[in-house]
This record gives sequence, C-alpha cells and structure tokens, in this order.
Amino acid sequence: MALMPVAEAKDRILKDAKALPRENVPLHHCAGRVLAAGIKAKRDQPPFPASAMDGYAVRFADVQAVPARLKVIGTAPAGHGFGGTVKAGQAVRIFTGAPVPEGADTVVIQENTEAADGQVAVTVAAQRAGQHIRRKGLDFAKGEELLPRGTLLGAREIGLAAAMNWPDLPVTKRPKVAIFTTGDELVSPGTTPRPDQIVSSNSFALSAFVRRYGGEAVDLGIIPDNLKAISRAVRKASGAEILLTTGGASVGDHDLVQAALKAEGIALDFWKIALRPGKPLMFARNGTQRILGLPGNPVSALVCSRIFLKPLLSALLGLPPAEDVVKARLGSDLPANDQRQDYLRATVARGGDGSFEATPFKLQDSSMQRALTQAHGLIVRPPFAPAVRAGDLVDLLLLDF
Ligand SMILES: Nc1nc2c(c(=O)[nH]1)N[C@H]1C(S)=C(S)[C@@H](COP(=O)(O)OP(=O)(O)OC[C@H]3O[C@@H](n4cnc5c(N)ncnc54)[C@H](O)[C@@H]3O)O[C@H]1N2
Ligand code: MOO
Repeated sequence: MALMPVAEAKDRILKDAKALPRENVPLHHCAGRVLAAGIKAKRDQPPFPASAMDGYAVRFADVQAVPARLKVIGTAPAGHGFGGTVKAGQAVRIFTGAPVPEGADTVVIQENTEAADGQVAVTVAAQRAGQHIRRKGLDFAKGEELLPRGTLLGAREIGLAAAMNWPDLPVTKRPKVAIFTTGDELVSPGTTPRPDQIVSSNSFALSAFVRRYGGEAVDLGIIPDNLKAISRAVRKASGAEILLTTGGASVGDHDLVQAALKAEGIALDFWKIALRPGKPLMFARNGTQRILGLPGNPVSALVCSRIFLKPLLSALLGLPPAEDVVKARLGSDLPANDQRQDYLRATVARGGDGSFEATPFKLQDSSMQRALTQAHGLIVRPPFAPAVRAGDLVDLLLLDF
C-alpha cells in the first residue's frame, strides 16, 4: 500500500467535521469552551454617565476660573445615585463608579479641591467639559455583538460576557474521546511490571492532550493483545465522537486493532502515512465516529495527535482552523529527507529580534519521551526536502501541550 501524504490524510480525517450541538454552561465553567452562537450585550456599559474619579460633580462653567467656591448639595457613592440636580454654584461629592447627577457635566478630582463647612473650593481649573466622566455606553451598547460564534472563552471573554449580563453561555459540547491502549507488555503506572513488561503511558498523555484541546477524555484502560478483548473495547467506545487506540497499528503478528475493527464490520479509510514518526497510523469511520489507530510508540502517538487530532477537536468545537506553522532558522545542518514528511523534535531559542532558531535533537527515536518533553517545537521537513544548512529557514510547529 502506498504511503498517503500527510495533507491528504488530514483532509480525510477532517472531512465533514463540523461543530457539535450546543449546551448552556454557567460562566464559572466556561473557561476553555467555545461559543456556539454570537453573544449580544443585554445592556449598555456603563449604563449611565459615570464618574471615573473620586471628587466633585460640577458644572464646567463654574470651574473655568479658580479658585471657585461651590456649595456641596449631596453625596453620590457608587451604587447610590444622587437624585437631585446640580445648579450653578453647586457641587455633589462623588465617588468612582457613581452616576453623575443631572446638571453636572464635569468631575474635578478631590486632589484639586479644598472642602470646608459644606463648601468646596476648586483650586485647579477643569480642562474641558466632560472631564473624568465615562459616557453612557462608552465600553459597549445594548444589542452589540461583542463575542462572535467560535470564540474560545478565556478570562477576558468570560469577564466581558458577565458584564454583558449573561449568567451562562451557549457553548459547543465537548467532543467525547474514548481511549484505549493495547499490548500484553503494558501495566498501569504504580504497579510492578514483570521483567518483560513496561509501564503504559500513552492513555495518560492522550487524555491530557484531549482535555488540553477541549475534548472530554474517557480512558477505557489497557486491553490485552486479544482480538475479542479489542473488539469488546471498540464496542464500548461506540458513544464517543472519536475513538483513539494506541499500539497494534503496525504489521506484527500481535498488531490486532485492524483485525478487531474488521470483525466489528468497520472498514479502514486509510492506513500508513508518509510521516515520521507515525507511519502506521490508521483511520476508520464507524457511522459518525472517527477512529484514529495511533502507533504505540509514545512520541508517534503524540505527534500524530498534534497533527491530526488537534485540528479535528477544533473543528468539532467550531473553532476556526489555525495556521500555526512559523518560520525558524536552523541551529544545525540537516541531510536531505526521504519520502516521509519528518517532524523533528527541536529546542527553540528566540533571537533578540524575536525570530526563532530551532535546533533538532541528534536522536529522534520515537520511543524517547524525555526528548519530547525537552523539545519546544517540531521542525517540519517535507518529503524529499533537500539538505539544509545551519541558518537556513525551515517550518516549525511550536508545542504547547
Ligand atoms: N516490520 C515493521 N515493523 C514496524 C514498522 C513497519 O513499518 N514495519 N513500523 C514501526 C513504526 S514506524 C512504529 S511507530 C511502530 C508502531 O507499532 P504499533 O502501533 O503496532 O505499536 P506496538 O508495536 O504495539 O508498540 C510500539 C512500541 O510502543 C510501545 N507502547 C505501546 N503502547 C504503549 C503505551 N500505552 N505506553 C507506552 N508505550 C507503549 C510498545 O511497547 C512498543 O515499544 O511499529 C514499528 N514496527
Ligand atoms: O514512524 Mo514510527 O511512528 O517511527 O515511530
């Protein structure tokens, strides 16, 4: 079977991927969620002309020549508007955030005043009418759409939505991602492996990856290299939008994931990509469920997730597609590439001008997790890319998981 180009594999995985249905979620639980509909302001902000300073609400005409002696007729703390009207020769003691009373058009800060016996002397002339007053609707007006559909909600957006008077928000449901890992050699962390066993790490890494990019991970555990057991796990995963398997993707006698899918009547869409690491990746659809059979090597599983799973999760969440490849200068020479698109783990330094310099690790074995955690990015080398020298520009994918 010919190796499929990475771009084509990505297209086939993402084909028809669109935002899942919505649900309403209280603001406290909206961080990291994606808006399923545009959000309009339910009120003006500020809802009234508001003082931006602690001081006195006055008429500009009264404070152009100083000192100006004014009668203090009342007080307006935030949350307690002064009901009366400020007339010529009068002032209202006002505090930041309070409504500016009728008749006043300017606020003088208290540092520019001297108060005594129910009077205030303004000692510094006001610069302009309207000084230190936030006009009604300065930030936003009722009916304005401030947060469009597809917005990823962070602290700023959630604060804004609260100010717009939304107690909960319509967000896209989290894609449910079932994960199981196969292999007789695997045991859970914290247990004692036999001498011929290793500790399973993939499902933990993948669960964290899924959550990092907005999905809900369901770990179905370690499944032995046994056709019936793998088939059972495939059935158990049927309610999930995505099924991730790791291991058993290659050509060995114990690589049974493909056979289990076949036994369940699930046809492969493709298998094997012109990719390193990650060549044996398999992809299938079971109704609306997408099945990614990731290679068992831990680095391959995570690199494939970065290339294919992250954009798939984004599409199911309704996020706009992200073009996240940047240019970087190479820190060391690289030989010509073969037919597989290479993703080389690299450390990345920032030059004084902000440009990236990426230096690939000498050893790129796909079992080595330590180097993956030390890497800041992946240098992307297209198939048959010619040899490049230190200082040449290459494509770089920055890692943020
Ligand atoms: N004759 C060939 N052999 C292999 C080929 C090939 O094309 N021809 N491809 C190689 C490549 S590339 C990769 S990648 C691996 C992928 O193989 P599998 O997906 O079948 O994975 P396994 O054989 O089950 O495991 C590979 C490796 O990863 C370790 N592993 C598996 N699961 C976990 C886990 N949950 N946590 C940590 N480590 C895990 C496993 O012990 C193996 O060392 O195949 C090559 N072979
Ligand atoms: O391509 Mo494999 O994914 O070398 O480890």
